[in-house]
Amino acid sequence: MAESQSLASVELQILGKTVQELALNPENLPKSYIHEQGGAGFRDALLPSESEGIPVVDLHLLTSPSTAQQELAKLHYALSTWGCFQAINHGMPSSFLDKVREVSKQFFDLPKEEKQKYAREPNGLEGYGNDQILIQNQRLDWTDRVYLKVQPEDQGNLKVWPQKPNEFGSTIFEYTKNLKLLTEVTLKAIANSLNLEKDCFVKECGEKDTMFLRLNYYPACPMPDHVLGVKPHADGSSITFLLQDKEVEGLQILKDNHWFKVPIIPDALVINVGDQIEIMSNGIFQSPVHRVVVNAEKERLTLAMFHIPDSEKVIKPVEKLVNESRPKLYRPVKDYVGLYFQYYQQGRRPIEASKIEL
Ligand SMILES: O=C(O)CCC(=O)C(=O)O
Ligand SMILES: [Fe+2]
Repeated sequence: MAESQSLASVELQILGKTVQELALNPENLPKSYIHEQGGAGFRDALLPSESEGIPVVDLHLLTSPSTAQQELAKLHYALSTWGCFQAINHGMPSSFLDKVREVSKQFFDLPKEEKQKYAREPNGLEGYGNDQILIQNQRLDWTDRVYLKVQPEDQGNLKVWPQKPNEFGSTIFEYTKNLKLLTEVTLKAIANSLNLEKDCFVKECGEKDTMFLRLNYYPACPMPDHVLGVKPHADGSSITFLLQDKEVEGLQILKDNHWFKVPIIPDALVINVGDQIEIMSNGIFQSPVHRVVVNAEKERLTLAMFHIPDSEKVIKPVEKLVNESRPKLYRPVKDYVGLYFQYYQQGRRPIEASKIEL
C-alpha cells in the first residue's frame, strides 16, 4: 500500500497539473503556457478560398481504375502545395467515427484518480499526461494527451492502456485496423502519383513499421490569444491521419508564410505527409508546419495517428526522384523519431539535420 502510494505521488509530481485541472482555475495560468507575442493573430488565420483550399480526395475514386488518374492528379496537387489533403470515402462510416470520438472523450471525462492509473511513466512516452517537459523555459502546449503504441498490437504498454470506458480498447483496436489498411492505400497512391512503382514507399518504410495514436484533448482556454494547443511543428511520421473534432476548429497550416485554417469536414480524415515522406520524395512533397489554437468557450478533441517507418531502416530520397535538375536534397537518416522530440521542444525542425545545403 505504502509503495503504491509513493509511486502515485511520484507520478503526480512528474505530471504536475493537467491542463484540464488548470482550466478550472483560469485566473492563474502558469507563465509556461503564455506566448507573450501571441495576439489576436493566433485566431485570425486565413480561410483558404474554395478553389485554392486544401483538396478533398475521394479514396474510393482513387482506387477505382476508371477514376484513379484524375484523383491521383488531385492528390499530387494537394501534397505538392499543402502537404496534406482531406480524405473522404475512406470506408469508415460516420457512426463509427462518432464512436471513436465518444470513447476518447469519455476517457477525459473520467475522475482524475482513474485517469492517473494510466499516467505516463517517468521517462516513458506512452500513457496519459500533459506536455512533456524536455528543456528549461519550455512553452507548454495547452493539451492533455493519451499516447499509445497501437501497432504492432503486442508491443503496446498495456499498463497505460485505458481500461475505461469499457469499449475504449475494442474501438481503438478497430480504428487502428482500419488506419493500418489506409496507410497502405495512401502510401501506394502517393507512390503512384509520383510515377513510382506502387509498393515503393511501403517497402522503404520496412517491415517493422509501427503506429502511434495520440488522443489530444484541449480544454477551453481563457487566454486564446496567448496560448497554443500545440506549438508550430511538422510531424516526424511518414504520414499522419488526423480525425478532427466535429464542431470545434483549431488546426492551422503554414503556407507561403501565412497561417491558414483547416476547415472541418466532419467525416473526413486530414492526411498529411510527415518529414520521412518529405525525405523519401526528395522534397517534392513537404511535411507541412502546423499548429493548434485554442478556444475560449469550447473544448476540442482530436485523434492523430502516426505511421512510423522501421527505425532500423535508412530513410533517404528514392533514387528515381533524384536527377540533374533535382539533386539529392536530403542526407540519409536512421531512427528519425529518436531525434524528433528534442528538436521539437526547442522549436527547431529535425528535418534540418537531414537537409543538404546546395
Ligand atoms: O489536434 C490537432 O488538430 C493537430 C494535432 C497535431 O498536430 C499532432 O498531434 O501532431
Ligand atoms: Fe502534428
